[in-house]
Amino acid sequence: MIKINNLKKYYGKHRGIENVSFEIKEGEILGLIGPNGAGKTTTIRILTGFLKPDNGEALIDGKKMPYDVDLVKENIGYIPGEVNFYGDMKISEFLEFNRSFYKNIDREYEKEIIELLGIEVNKKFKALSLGNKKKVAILQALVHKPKYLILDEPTNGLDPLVQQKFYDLIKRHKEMGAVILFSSHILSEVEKLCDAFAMIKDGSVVKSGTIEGLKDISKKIINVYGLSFIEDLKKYKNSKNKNTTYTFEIKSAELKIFLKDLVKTEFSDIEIKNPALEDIFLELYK
Ligand SMILES: Nc1ncnc2c1ncn2[C@@H]1O[C@H](COP(=O)(O)OP(=O)(O)OP(=O)(O)O)[C@@H](O)[C@H]1O
Repeated sequence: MIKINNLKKYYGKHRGIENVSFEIKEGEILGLIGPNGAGKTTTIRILTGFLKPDNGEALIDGKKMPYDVDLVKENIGYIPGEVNFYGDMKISEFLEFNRSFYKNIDREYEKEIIELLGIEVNKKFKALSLGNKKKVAILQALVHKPKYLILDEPTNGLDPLVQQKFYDLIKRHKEMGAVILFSSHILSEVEKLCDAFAMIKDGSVVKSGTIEGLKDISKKIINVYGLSFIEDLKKYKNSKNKNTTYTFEIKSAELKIFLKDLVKTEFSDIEIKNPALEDIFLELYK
């Protein structure tokens, strides 16, 4: 289990985090959501043993971080927000180096991830693109099948196809019983993947709960073109842009029922957008 209680950290006079609390159980993925500068990375740096908090505690398997990091680090897989390995090392050399840190790395699993993500093992790290560097970080974090996965904006830089493969890998680790912290500023991916969420704003957790609760807060912006407007659509918040173009604002939890109502009538095209997290925060706290 991961347990964070009233965690606080200042960088000199600058606020890192003010008051962060949440917990994650076995087989659970928690999405830590917040806009830039909210305090996600600061929380994660304490949890991974790199920073000391000013107040509160961060526990992994009952061990106090960062002080007891040596007792749990073999069981942690970590994807940092900014990936930086030794630039002149070939990926194949890096993997050999990585194997020396962990007992019993499953070579079959290593091979499987390399093939699944299309990792170019004969290239030097510095020659890889941002997305390809991220793939190496994913491999390094997952290959020893750790009990605790701490992922700091892991999909940043990945193309949609690789993102999907990554989600599938994470789901497999969840099924193995892993405890997973997934930080993101993209609400839709948290909705897709996570069981629970904690929303962090200006250094404090302002909302948390199950993913169903998040779907009640989040919404989709839907443009419908060439629409013959009918009575059944009146109940949804909408505005008319041109003669037959309408924009609807639908709670994520109501998306299916809205689409059922929509197909009762005629339209020529549809576009579903996820509003930026900042816009949702603005609306929640205006
Ligand atoms: N080394 C540092 N020195 C001073 N202030 C810092 C330092 N690192 C982070 N901060 C500040 O702490 C606050 C939280 O930053 P943090 O990186 O934890 O946020 P984040 O939610 O991870 O943001 P992002 O999504 O942009 O990575 C910000 O106001 C940031 O400016």
